Amino acid sequence: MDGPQYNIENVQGGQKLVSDSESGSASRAALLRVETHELSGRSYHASCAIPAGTIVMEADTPYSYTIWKPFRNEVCAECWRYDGGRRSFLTRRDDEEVPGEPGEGSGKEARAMNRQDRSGVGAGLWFCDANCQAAWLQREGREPIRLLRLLEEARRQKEVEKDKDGGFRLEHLGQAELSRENIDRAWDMVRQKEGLPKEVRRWRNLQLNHFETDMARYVLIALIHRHREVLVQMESEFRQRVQLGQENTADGTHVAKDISSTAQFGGAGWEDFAALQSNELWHLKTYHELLENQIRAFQALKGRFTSHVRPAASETRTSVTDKRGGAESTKENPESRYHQAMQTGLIDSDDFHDFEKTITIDNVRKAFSVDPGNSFGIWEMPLTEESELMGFAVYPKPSFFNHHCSPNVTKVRKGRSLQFVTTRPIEVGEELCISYGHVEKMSLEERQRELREGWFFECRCSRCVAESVTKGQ
Ligand SMILES: C[S@@+](CC[C@H](N)C(=O)[O-])C[C@H]1O[C@@H](n2cnc3c(N)ncnc32)[C@H](O)[C@@H]1O
Repeated sequence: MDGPQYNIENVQGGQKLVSDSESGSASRAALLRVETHELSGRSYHASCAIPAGTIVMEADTPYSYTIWKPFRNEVCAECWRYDGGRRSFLTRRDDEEVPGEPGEGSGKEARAMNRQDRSGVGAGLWFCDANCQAAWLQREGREPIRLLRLLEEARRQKEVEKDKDGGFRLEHLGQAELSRENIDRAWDMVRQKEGLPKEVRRWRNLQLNHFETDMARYVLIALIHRHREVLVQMESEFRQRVQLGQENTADGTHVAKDISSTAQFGGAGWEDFAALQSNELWHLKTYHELLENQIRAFQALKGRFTSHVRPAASETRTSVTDKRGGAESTKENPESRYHQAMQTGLIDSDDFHDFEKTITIDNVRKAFSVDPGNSFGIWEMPLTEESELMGFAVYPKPSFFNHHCSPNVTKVRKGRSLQFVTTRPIEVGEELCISYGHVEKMSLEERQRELREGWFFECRCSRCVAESVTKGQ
């Protein structure tokens, strides 16, 4: 018999296929292969017959995600538990009560913490308990907490009219029609300013509305993950040079301390994330103001995390007149935000060497463009008609499941992991599809409209095609 042999193990609520020679996700990956079709792009097909109730894919964590602000202090940042808006089960915040790095970090860390407590700006992470907090820190490291805090400072406290803050405005394009050329033109305008330190300095003070900040958090997490890959690569190249005697180990301090040897999230790296289908044009044509939101989010990220853009001398230094000689000199102004950030280690940290280089227009635009067609809603569980939508997450591997109006695979969220389970026996070669929305009970017209407006595509699943033929459309 051709192909791998599989045993079927019973798992809770279904069955799991395990090959003789492999186990876990490796064997699951062997169940599916990607095929590309002219009208619906890439999608998963069965490599062998698969029984009903089989977990065909599992992604333990997203590549990036955001929890909307109203839910931020009601949802555990690790297991995404939500208790109808009650907060009493959330006992830990950010990295509070976690000791600093042995020997070096604790004093600095404690000072940073104190300052944060005083300013009241946290990273926006709440955890059920020390276990959830430890799991988050184990996977993400500590640096993201500092970066999220710094980004949170950009969150506008109250809605104000947009003034001359240097942020992009849709009016800068001069016309309402959004075409590919105009979107490129808008980003080109920003690209030109990006090269001017004075402009980027202005972006440091840009205030974002809640939606922009939440979207910037999604982009920031993706970029942090991207940057970790760069650091892991640097680390590996450095080790190779040490082995070849071309480098002294003492010089290796430029590589982040808290990164693990892998930068995969849910089995995916930046390449998988960036290879997802872009829906930028359709999305922005539908919601014009999103272009303004996206560019402002980029500007705030660039401004806040560009360490080489020193603030103007007047911002950090205060003039002091020497009483004896009358000569004027300057000294560091301890009240400046920049000075304080340096003191607390919030920016220019060697731990996350050159992070600003990852904040490029291309990377940020890519992250925004894959969101609309590929993200999974983070719904309150158990899922009912009343469930709250608490945020969204992008899991690159499961993103190759196409939609079907009578799906053969269902999605189950367990904490931050997603499982994909067959709902009926699947034949060799058959396409495996999920349902993107709750459209199964709708008419052909309603389903088509829902998918066009909410998901930006014309559904061509076999059910829609068959019903269209019957109706003579
Ligand atoms: C999450 S992605 C799925 C993977 C995608 N096919 C790809 O190549 O990256 C969603 C996109 O796949 C396509 N797609 C998914 N289901 C479809 C369907 N039933 N009919 C037509 N296109 C579909 C649409 O372009 C949609 O925007």
